[in-house]
Amino acid sequence: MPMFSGVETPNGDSPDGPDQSKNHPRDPRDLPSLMLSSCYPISLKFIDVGYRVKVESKSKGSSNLRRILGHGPDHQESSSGNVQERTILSGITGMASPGEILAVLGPSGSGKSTFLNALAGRLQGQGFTGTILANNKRPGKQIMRRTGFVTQDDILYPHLTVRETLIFCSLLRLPKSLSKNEKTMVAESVISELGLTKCENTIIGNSFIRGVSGGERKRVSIAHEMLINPSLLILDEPTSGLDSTAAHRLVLTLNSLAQKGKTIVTSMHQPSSRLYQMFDSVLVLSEGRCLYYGKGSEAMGYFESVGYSPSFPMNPADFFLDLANGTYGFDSRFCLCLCCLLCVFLLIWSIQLMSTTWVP
Ligand SMILES: Nc1ncnc2c1ncn2[C@@H]1O[C@H](COP(=O)(O)OP(=O)(O)OP(=O)(O)O)[C@@H](O)[C@H]1O
Repeated sequence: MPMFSGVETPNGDSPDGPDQSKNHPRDPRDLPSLMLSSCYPISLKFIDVGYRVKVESKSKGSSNLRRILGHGPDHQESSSGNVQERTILSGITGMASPGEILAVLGPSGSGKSTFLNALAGRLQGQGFTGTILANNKRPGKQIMRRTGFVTQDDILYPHLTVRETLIFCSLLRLPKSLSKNEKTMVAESVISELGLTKCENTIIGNSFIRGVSGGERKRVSIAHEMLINPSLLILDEPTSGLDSTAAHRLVLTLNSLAQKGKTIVTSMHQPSSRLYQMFDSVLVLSEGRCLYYGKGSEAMGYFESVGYSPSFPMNPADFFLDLANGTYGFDSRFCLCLCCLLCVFLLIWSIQLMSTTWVP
């Protein structure tokens, strides 16, 4: 079995050849730094990605209530409903490169999480269309093993400390070829890499038990995925619920991971302008369609070139949200309508006044 050195090729071989580890036993002290610094670069391409689901629309609104109350069998309800297809994603094309952060932006319900699931190969079934390529090939098991996915709702044991969580996880997730000591060292190294040393002995906690802060909790979730030294790290809204300083610190961490050659794809609901300028590429979604894909620094220029620009300097991410929500120019249009109405009202009122006061 090939050793898990963090420098494996996607075929599972060490670049030096599979037998090198036998000839040159590794120094365990080198292992964590080797695991975290070395990375097999993954270029991710997504071409014309689409996703459709079948939604059953029920003609009788009370059917659920009737089922709960036990009136009428289930098959009657399904026969009364008709199945409709709903497009969640459509025609999304772009790429994410090693050493870069691709930010997926868009309002709530625009399809960010669905898109990230598609990238991570988690969307199964007939509804998925399009092509996902990792280094110009369809992602195989090795690429999947090198992909870390940080979900929106992190699931962690509330009673374990940060250190216990990560050691427990590293014992479970790292290959058998590593000793218990080595796995612990990897966990310790990830703790320091993600700035969790200060809180390593604090319990995770939950809404009933006080534990680490929201930002630290997110870091633990990222650390959880960092244990396998992923080349591709996908994060679903990692900054949700964080204040702007904590969010900034977290994106700085992502930035430093990207600089080590990892490919980072992250969705974000409403990043501040400080965060926005740290994104290399941006994909703006609106109702499952791509409004913009390209360099973050060129997005405003693009929208200006097609006739959309904010009336005053504003955070690009806020502007894109306005565009995606269809509220762009709402204020000025609303004011114009109000002025017109006021003029018409004044005109009618003055005509009426003239007709009542005019005596021939
Ligand atoms: N399997 C499914 N069946 C029906 N509708 C779905 C399914 N998956 C996603 N949707 C719908 O697709 C839309 C996009 O969902 P998604 O979770 O990707 O949005 P999002 O941009 O991540 O939103 P948020 O920022 O609130 O997390 C939503 O309206 C959701 O209800």
